[in-house]
Amino acid sequence: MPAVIEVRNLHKRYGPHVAVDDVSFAVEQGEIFGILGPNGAGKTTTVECVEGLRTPDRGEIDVLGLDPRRDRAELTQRLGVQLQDGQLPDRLRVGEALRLYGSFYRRPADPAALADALGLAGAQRTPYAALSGGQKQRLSIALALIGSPEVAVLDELTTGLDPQARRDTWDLIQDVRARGVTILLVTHFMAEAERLCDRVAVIDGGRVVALDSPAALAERVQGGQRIRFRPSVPFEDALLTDLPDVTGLTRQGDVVVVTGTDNALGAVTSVLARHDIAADHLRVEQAGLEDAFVALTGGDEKTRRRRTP
Ligand SMILES: Nc1ncnc2c1ncn2[C@@H]1O[C@H](COP(=O)(O)OP(=O)(O)OP(=O)(O)O)[C@@H](O)[C@H]1O
Repeated sequence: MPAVIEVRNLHKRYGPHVAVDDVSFAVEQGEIFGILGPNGAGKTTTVECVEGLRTPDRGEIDVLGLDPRRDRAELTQRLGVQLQDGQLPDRLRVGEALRLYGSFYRRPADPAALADALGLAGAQRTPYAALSGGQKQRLSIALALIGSPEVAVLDELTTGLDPQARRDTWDLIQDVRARGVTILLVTHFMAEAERLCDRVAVIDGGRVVALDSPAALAERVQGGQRIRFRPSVPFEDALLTDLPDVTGLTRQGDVVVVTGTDNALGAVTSVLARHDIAADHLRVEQAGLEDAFVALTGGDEKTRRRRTP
């Protein structure tokens, strides 16, 4: 499949500060491609170079066969970008905003149909300032799509939304992709990347530290399962660590935590049963992208905030 976005060896510094330090990735047609990383990782700088808003110091970027800086006018017609909060006048009504932005494009989408698809049909006459957080977010997505783009760049899509609005937005993005739009999604929510993205580039300190499907990233870092239980009688670690499906065992007080493949649970419970050991308070957790993210970047956002006062 042809690459719709190709970034090769991108470098960008602000004065002495290196924001992007050799980033490369390619996004295929029809993909939802995630850029995931902690605060300050270089995500926004990277996508702003893709959009042609910033000039790279080094490296090449190709979007739909165009050079984002040289062919910016043409790219603007074919690449949808989400507006950030505060970029619209308070008194502009939803319907007016859609028609105004539509007028900038050669092939605008039908504003009424788009408003309908985004659950804004009833808010067409509502001024921007009177919209709820979720409605503002949906309008910013609508404006990214009003030019019928082939590629949409969505940055911090669901920040500030409540869980229901977040899930609705995720469904919406899947519908957008189903209509053939390739999506580059910047996020620092692991759950969002896991739910939406076909592939994810994990960026940390201006570098791509991993690039894979969410499931493959999770699997690479951890076994598939984490099993916790309180054994009814003491036992040697080797009883379980000798099992091929077990990759690790730690003890937290009298609780045993075993990590392993997706088959670990069956193997562990049958060995325990054979040795007449009951596993009390047994809990099984699936290793997810969160584990992968923490392991790859050396900490999630909260840990980092604690580390850097
Ligand atoms: N215009 C600028 N001038 C100077 N430094 C900047 C500028 N823009 C970003 N930076 C710095 O470059 C680094 C990367 O920033 P960037 O916004 O690309 O990261 P990010 O991953 O998008 O972070 P966040 O999740 O917080 O938005 C950060 O250390 C940031 O402080």
